[in-house]
Amino acid sequence: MSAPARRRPTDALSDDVTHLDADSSRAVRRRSLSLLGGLLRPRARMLAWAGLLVVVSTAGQVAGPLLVQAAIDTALPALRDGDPTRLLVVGGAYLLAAVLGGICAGAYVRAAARVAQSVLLELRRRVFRHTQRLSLEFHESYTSGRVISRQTSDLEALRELFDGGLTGVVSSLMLMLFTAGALFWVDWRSGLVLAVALVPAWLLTRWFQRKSQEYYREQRTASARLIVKFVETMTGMRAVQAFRREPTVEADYDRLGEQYRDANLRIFGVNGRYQPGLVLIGNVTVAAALAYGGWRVIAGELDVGALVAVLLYVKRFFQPIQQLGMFYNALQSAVAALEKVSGLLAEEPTVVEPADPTPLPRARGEVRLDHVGFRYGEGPVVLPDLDLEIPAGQTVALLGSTGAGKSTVAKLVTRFYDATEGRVLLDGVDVRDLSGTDLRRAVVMVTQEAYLFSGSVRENIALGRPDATDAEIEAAARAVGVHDFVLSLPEGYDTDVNKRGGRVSAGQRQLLSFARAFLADPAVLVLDEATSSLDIPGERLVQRGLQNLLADRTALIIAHRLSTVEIADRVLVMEDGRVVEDGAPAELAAGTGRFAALNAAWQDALA
Ligand SMILES: Nc1ncnc2c1ncn2[C@@H]1O[C@H](COP(=O)(O)OP(=O)(O)OP(=O)(O)O)[C@@H](O)[C@H]1O
Repeated sequence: MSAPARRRPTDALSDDVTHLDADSSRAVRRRSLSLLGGLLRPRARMLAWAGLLVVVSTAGQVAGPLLVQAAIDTALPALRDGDPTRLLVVGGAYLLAAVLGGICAGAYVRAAARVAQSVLLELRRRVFRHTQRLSLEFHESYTSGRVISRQTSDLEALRELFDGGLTGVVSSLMLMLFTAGALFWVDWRSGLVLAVALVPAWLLTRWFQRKSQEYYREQRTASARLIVKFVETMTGMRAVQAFRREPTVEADYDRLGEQYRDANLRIFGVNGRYQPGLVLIGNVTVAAALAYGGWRVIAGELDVGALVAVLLYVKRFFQPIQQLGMFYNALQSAVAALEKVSGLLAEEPTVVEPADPTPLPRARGEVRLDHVGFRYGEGPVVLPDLDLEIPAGQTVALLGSTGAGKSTVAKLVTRFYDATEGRVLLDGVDVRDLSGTDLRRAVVMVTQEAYLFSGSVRENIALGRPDATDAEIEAAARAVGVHDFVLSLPEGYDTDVNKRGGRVSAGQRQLLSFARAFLADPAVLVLDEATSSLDIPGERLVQRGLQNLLADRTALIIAHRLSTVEIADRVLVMEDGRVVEDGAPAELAAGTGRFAALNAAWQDALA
C-alpha cells in the first residue's frame, strides 16, 4: 500500500491571517457555505415553514399603510357621505392584518430558533468529534487554546447570530422587499425617489461591509490569541511560577488584551459612522418624498392618503436597514467564526485507517523498522534511515541525547505518525495496513505524563480494557504493585483521582498507568519513562511494577534510569536520528562508547 500524500496540518486553516487574497477568500467562503448548506439541508422542511411564517407576518405589517391610504382616500369620504361600512371594513382589515402579522412573527421566531439550535448542537458535536479524530500531528501543531476557541468563542458567535441576528436579518430583508413593492404599487414616482436614495445607502453599506469584515477577522484572531495565551499560561502554571515568568506573561497578556480591545474599538468606529450615515440618508429621502409628493398633491396629481402611505413606507424602508446594519455585525462575527470552524472541520487526519485492513487478531510482537526515514511535515529530516529489528519479547532500552529522535521512533512504532520513507512492520505487516483496533490492541504506549482522567481509580485502570471485570482490574493493580496503595485511598478503587484525598504522586501515577497497560495486555509496549526523579523506595516500587508489566512482551523503553537499562535485553543509543550503539547492556558497558561513559557516570552517582 502506498503512503498517502503528506500534508502539513492546518493547511486548510487561514487561522492567523486577516488579509486574504481574492482566491483564498473565495475558497474560504465556499468552504463555509458548503458547511452551512450541509447543516441546513436536513432541516429544509422546518426552514420552509419558517419562511412561510415570515412572509405572512411581513405581509401583515406592510398592509398597514395601504389600509391607511384606503381609509383616508375612500373610507373617510364615504363616511362623510353617510356610509360607515367601508371604514368598518378597512378598520377590521387593519386589525386582522396586525393580529395575523403578530401571531406569525412569534411563530417564525420560534421555528427559526428550533432550526438554529439544532444546527448549533450538530456543529458542536462535529467540532468535538472531528478534533478527536485528527492525528497527533495536528494536535502537536494546532495549540489546544486554538481548538478551545473554536469550540467556545466561535460557536458562541454563531449562537449569537442564530439567536437574534439571523431571524432579524431575514425579516428585515423581507420587510424592505415588501415595503419597496408596496411603495411602487401606491406611487411609482415616489418609488423612484427611494431608488435614487438607495445608491448612497448601497455605497455606504459596501464600505461598511468591507471594513467590518476585515475588522471582525482581526477581532476573532485577537480573541483566539488571547485565549491561547490564557490556556497556555494556566496549563503551564508550574513552569511560569518556577521560572518567575509572571511579569513577562503578564506583559504578553496585557499586549494581547490591548490588541483585542483595539480590534473591538475599530469595529465600533465603523459602526459609529455607518449607523448615523444611514439615518441621514433615510431622513433626507423622507424629506425629498414629502416635498415631491406634497407638490403633486397641490397639483392634484396625488391623493393625500397616498402621500401618507408613501411617507410611511419610505420611513419604514430605512428602519430595517439600520437594523440590518446592527445584525450585520453579528453576521460578520459569525461568518468569521464559521470560516474558522469550517477550516477546522476541513482538516483531515494525516494518519488514515486502511480501507482494506490486514487482520492481525493476535500479534506476537516482532517489530521491524525497514529503512525508515522521517521528518515532521516540511521540517528537517529527523530520522535519515533507520533499520532496526526487534524480535518478539525483547526489552529494548532507547538512550540518546535530547533531540536524538527517541520519541519520534516511539511515535512511529505506535503509528501516531507515518514514516516519510520506508515501513514500520509489526509481525511482518505494515502498520499502515492494520486496522486501528488491531493496532491499538497490539501496541500500547505509556507516556511520561501518565495522564489520569477525572473519574475513579477503577475507571482509570479500566481504560486499558473497558470490558474488564473488577477482579481483573484488581489483578492488574496487584501485578504492578499498586493495589495496596489504592486500598489506602479513602474510597479504595472508587476514589475520584481529582478529588481531595484522591491526589496521587508522580510515582503512583506511573504505577496506575502501568496497571492500565497491564490490563490492556499488548504484545508491544512503548514506554516513555518519566524523567521526574522519584525517591529510592518510590523508584524501586516503579521498577518492580515495570518488571511485571514487561513480562514477556516486546518493549521499547525511552529510558532515563540505570535500573531500567539493567533489566533491558538490549540497549540502543541514538544520535541525530541514527543508532550509534546497539548491544546487550553488559556488553556495551564493557566497551568504550557513549553507553559505557553514561553507565560509569550513573554508577559513580550511586556510589
Ligand atoms: N511535533 C514536532 N514537530 C516538529 N519537529 C519535532 C516535533 N517533535 C520533535 N521534533 C523534532 O524532532 C527531533 C527529534 O525529537 P524527539 O522528540 O524524537 O527527540 P528525543 O530523542 O525524544 O528527545 P528528548 O529526550 O528530549 O525527548 C528534534 O529535533 C525535535 O526538534
